[in-house]
Amino acid sequence: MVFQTVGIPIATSVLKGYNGTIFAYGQTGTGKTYTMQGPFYSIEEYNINDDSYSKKYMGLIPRIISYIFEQISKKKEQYQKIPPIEYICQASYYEIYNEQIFDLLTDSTDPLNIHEDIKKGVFIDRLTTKNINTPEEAYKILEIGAWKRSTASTRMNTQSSRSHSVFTLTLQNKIEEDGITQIQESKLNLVDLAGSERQKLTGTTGQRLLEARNINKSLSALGQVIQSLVDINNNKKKVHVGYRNSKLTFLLKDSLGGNSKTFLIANISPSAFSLAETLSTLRFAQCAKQVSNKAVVNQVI
Ligand SMILES: Nc1ncnc2c1ncn2[C@@H]1O[C@H](COP(=O)(O)OP(=O)(O)OP(=O)(O)O)[C@@H](O)[C@H]1O
Repeated sequence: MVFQTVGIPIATSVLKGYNGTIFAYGQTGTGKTYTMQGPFYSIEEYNINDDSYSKKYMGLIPRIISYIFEQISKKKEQYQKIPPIEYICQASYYEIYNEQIFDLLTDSTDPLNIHEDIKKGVFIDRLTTKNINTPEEAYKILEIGAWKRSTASTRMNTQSSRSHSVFTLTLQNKIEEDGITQIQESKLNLVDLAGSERQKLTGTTGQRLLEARNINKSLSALGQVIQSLVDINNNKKKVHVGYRNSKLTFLLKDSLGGNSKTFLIANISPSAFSLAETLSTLRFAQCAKQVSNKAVVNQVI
């Protein structure tokens, strides 16, 4: 259902050359990782050869990957000429923990820096980018990243994700027709946010206090950016948008009011005990719904 309403439209847009973003937002334990990634972490457990079992439990990210590759092979069949249509697909996976960026695809634990450049926009220096030719290669990348993320969280002695993770798929397609080469490039950011509940600062010390402050800081920055964009929409007035107030909003600037088709999935708990958090998540989603982005096809040539 989520794949039909969110996954297919965004994958279709990305194939047409638009940038796309999906955010999973909500309280800890409401199924953000389950929605984005699925319940399984290992490629063996995905059991990709057994359709009936694996497809049922796949999260949005593997489903979108599989759909994009299916559509690419259909497109390739349509073009009979040689050289017909060429696709280059790349993936990267990182997390933002304590306002620092960590590559989920290397063994290194050094934080990475963000740079901004007129041509490339905002980017992460030295972030690993892997070429992917098959969905299985992409699942493997997802598995490596998820494993690194989960071992970091076990080391911190917590079941919940205290970080935001971003899986980015970059798709470049080159079509040669009548001597004219057209290149389109699009980027899809699939974002699993840290739990949105207000982190308690009282009685918390050391590393946990730092984490709590940083989760509060980045999610507040996200809320403020969204509120500023809504104010701009409603009042048609120039308001300063604080993209630089957190790494999350700075890196995903384009996904928020910029050149991207963006979905926000609000994950909520069915429990009455979580009523206050559920209301807060729904209010956040209602506010985010009022933001309008300006997505355009990214024609390189
Ligand atoms: N729709 C679902 N069906 C079955 N199990 C689910 C479903 N959604 C979530 N779960 C289970 O609930 C638990 C919490 O889910 P998950 O880790 O995805 O939450 P989360 O929102 O990402 O939490 P956190 O913010 O702490 O990382 C997991 O064990 C997951 O497998």
